[in-house]
Order: sequence, then structure tokens, then C-alpha cells
Amino acid sequence: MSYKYFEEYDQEVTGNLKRNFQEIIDGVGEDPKREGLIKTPERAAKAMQFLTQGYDLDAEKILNKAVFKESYDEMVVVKDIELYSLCEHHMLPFFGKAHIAYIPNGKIIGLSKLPRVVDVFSRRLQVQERLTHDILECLNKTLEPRGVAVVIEAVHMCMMMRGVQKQNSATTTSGFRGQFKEIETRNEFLKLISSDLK
Ligand SMILES: Nc1nc2c(ncn2[C@@H]2O[C@H](COP(=O)(O)OP(=O)(O)OP(=O)(O)O)[C@@H](O)[C@H]2O)c(=O)[nH]1
Ligand SMILES: [Zn+2]
Repeated sequence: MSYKYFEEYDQEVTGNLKRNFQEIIDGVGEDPKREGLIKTPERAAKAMQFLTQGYDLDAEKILNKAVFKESYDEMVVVKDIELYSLCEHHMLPFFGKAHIAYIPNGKIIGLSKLPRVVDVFSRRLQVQERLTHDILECLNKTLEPRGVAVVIEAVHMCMMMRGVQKQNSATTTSGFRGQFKEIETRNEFLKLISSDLK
């Protein structure tokens, strides 16, 4: 994923967001002209573009750059991929880990592309269920594997800082395609992601 740098921000989008953040600062009763807040609308405008940059990225294109023909047909697991997203209901962060596995069917993928796909879909306004589904379907379509599995464990700031204010609840979502529908294969994956091996 090409991470956004200062000069890459679209000026028009930055300008629009900046005006809106000025209003938010005003709306919460603060003084947008206070020294510490003068540059805040612009910083927040850029931060928001960074956090939603997934809209500008094409996951299939990223994956297709590193698909290799290979006869390996055992399970490949990449676990503990950290993710940061924004819930679409409150635009507050939810974050945690994704675990991905697939069983190749003549094609393998460059390992780094799995975390990149997680970023493409998490850097948007999301719900955890759709994020899980987006990653699963994208890998299924691009790799045409014998099976693919995605598990996401995350905590939601909208349930911690506000609302029900529950600090210790985590949400797990999962999706399975192909051979991972079989209980034995699924259990092997779940066992591998729960091991402490780093
Ligand atoms: N299923 C799902 N729900 C989410 C996710 N992120 C946030 N939510 C929920 O979205 C719901 C929005 O409910 P509303 O009743 O419209 O909003 P609210 O009044 O702010 O709700 P509370 O959070 O209960 O105070 C809440 O239950 C949130 O916990 C997510 O990724 N998946
Ligand atoms: Zn929320």
C-alpha cells in the first residue's frame, strides 16, 4: 500500500474536510482560533484521508502483482495481522488482528500482500462483518484457492469510550470458503492461529 505523504493529499478534499473540522471544533464549544487549534482542522483533514485511503486502492490489482505458479497445496496461515479501521456508525476506531489462511490451487501469493489487502479494506468506514467478508471474497476471487479463511478479533472504541462503555469485550468474526467448510481443516486453522509461535 502506498501510504500517503504530505504532498499527496488532494487539495480540494483537504480544503473541504478542513472547513468541516473547523465547524466541529466550533460545534463542541472550542475556539478554532486558539493557538493549539489553529492547524488542527488541516491536520485532522489529512488524518481522515489517511484513515480512509483504502477507497483509492484496488485490492485485486495489488494481489495480482505477486501471484506465483506453485504446486504447494498445504495450508498457508498468516496470523496476527494488525488492523485499524473506523466504524461506520460513529466514525470511531475499531482495531485488532486478522488471521488469514488459504490452501493454494496452483497459485500462491506474496505473503506481504495479505496484510496489504487487510489495509485496503480496513482503511475505510466499515463494520467488522463486512471487513471480514471483503477480505475473504477478494482472496477467493483472485487466488481461486482450494479454500480460504479469515478471522478478525477486534475491540470497538464506540463500545469502550462511549455508549455501553464495556472495556473488556472483544468481537470475533469469521468467514470460510471451500475446504475450510470441512470441520477438520477449519480446526487445524483455528489451532494454528491460537498457538503462541511468533
Ligand atoms: N454489527 C456491528 N455493529 C457495530 C460495529 N461497529 C459499531 N457497531 C454498532 O452499531 C450500533 C449502532 O446502533 P445505534 O443504536 O444506531 O447507535 P447508538 O445509539 O450510538 O448505540 P449505542 O452504541 O448502543 O449507544 C451499535 O450497536 C454499535 O455497537 C460493527 O463493526 N459491527
Ligand atoms: Zn461504532
